[in-house]
Amino acid sequence: MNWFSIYVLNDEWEIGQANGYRSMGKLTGSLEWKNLVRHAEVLKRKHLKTLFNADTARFERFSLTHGDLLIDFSKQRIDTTTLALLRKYAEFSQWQTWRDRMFAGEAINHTEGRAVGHWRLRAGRTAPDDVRDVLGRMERFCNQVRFADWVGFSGKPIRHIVNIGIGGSDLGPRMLVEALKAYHLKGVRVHFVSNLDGADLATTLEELDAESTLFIVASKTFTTKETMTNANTARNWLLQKFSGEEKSISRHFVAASCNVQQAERFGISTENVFPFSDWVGGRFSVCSSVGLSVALAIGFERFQQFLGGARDIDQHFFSAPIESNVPLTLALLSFWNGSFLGARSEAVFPYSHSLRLLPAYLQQLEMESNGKRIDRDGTEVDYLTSPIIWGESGSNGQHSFFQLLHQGTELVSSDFIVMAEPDFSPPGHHDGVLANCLAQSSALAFGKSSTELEPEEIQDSWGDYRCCPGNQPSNTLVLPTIEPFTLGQLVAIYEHKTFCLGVLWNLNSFDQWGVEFGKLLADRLRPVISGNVSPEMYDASTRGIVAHFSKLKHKFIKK
Ligand SMILES: O=P(O)(O)OC[C@H]1O[C@](O)(CO)[C@@H](O)[C@@H]1O
Repeated sequence: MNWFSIYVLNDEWEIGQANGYRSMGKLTGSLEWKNLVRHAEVLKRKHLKTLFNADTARFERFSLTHGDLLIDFSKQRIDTTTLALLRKYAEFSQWQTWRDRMFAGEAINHTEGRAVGHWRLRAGRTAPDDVRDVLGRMERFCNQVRFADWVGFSGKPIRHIVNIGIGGSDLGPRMLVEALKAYHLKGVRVHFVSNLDGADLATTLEELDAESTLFIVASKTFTTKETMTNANTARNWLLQKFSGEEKSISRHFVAASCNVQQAERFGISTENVFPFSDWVGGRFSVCSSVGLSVALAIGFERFQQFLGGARDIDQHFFSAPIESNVPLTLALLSFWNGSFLGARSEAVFPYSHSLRLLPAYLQQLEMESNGKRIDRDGTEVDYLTSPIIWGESGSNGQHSFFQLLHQGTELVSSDFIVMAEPDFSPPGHHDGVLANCLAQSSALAFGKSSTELEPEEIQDSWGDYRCCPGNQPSNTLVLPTIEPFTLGQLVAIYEHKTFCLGVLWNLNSFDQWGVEFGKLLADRLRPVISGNVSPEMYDASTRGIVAHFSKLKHKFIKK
């Protein structure tokens, strides 16, 4: 049997799945889980409208504050018993022990034998020496670029920064650079290139002048195909502009990576590599040197404020009791919606244009972490794990997919994220943003029954079409405004929420073997696509598509 049949066409494996060989696991068989199942049957029959009518203190009971942050979860389909049962389950899952093990530096990423230390990156004075050393180097570097002490090979100041990376080496810094536009330093523009499709790099390079461009190759491993292909093409582009002068590389390329040797092999000198340790997971790496593009965009001082916000939440997460612990509470609500109420997806709606890339960032953070089926004990789970995370900025989403939320058949829990004060303030916009955000979460929660139709709405016979069932749960997170500190808080809240969810589902949130499998297949298929290896060992679909590619290629060449 070759590798292909093992991975793709193993019939026995398929039959095993179909027959449902999974036994009732230690989680679903527990009293704590069963109590939640029973309780969910009661809550499924209750409408949010009823829950609100029955309890005038619902907002006070089901909201948390942390500093200026407000987390309102009163529009979740819960009551006090739900929270009590969820907290009992959290204790059963030993969330505190796992949290303490993470903070003690234990190798809780057991399949890779690694500790989980992204929180150390923002530990301030108590951070490890190597972390503080790299931060010090980043600070010097940012100031050199900013004040033109660092110049390009021909002596021109740096005006364009291009972050080349993908996944965690792209989504976090890209989201933050976009979100913090109000804080960008004058005179420098930051670009992001991630896609293997050459259109991404080519269209970015079109805008740039090599003499004033600095590339950051951001890659934990420094082996990721997309990143290395883009970095090599950018390197060739630069060399062409400098007539093949290799010395130009060290003035125009720096790296953020764990793999210093590989970066050196690429031509980046050691002093231009900003390293981090392998206990930082890719999707948890925005507080490492992977955030260099952010620091260059907003200045190092503000980058420190961002780290300070994340540190503030680390301290809260580490010390707050179960009742007031924000990341744990968000995780418990997500766990409740997915595992007990049957919500298969969770939407994120930042009512902020600047934060529009947050859903994409959270998609990787949550789905790559908890999109798993084998638990920490090596057993296949008998419950649903990570929901599908998706979203879009409000109010844009209202005019595309919100219809499905209001009147469709899917149960979806949403996170509305909104700022009390705007980051940009042309008059007459922000009150509308706040009103829309609140209107949507209310409409989703309470809906509109036939008795609530306006008189003019019952004139015709379309009343049923106008009714909205409501009962769609949501959280609303209110931030004072978009600034580095609050974004640091937001990032850390979701990081720890993700970690807690992994604990509740008994998963290791820090590996990603599924993604590795996809990479392996792509590598093996490459020579087939180039025509150097026959596709004969592949399935009929792959063979058929490869044949069609080559037919079209020839047609295109003929033209
Ligand atoms: O930073 P690297 O090593 O280039 O990896 C990029 C991304 O690839 C993954 O390994 C898989 O998508 C992510 O976890 C990671 O963020």
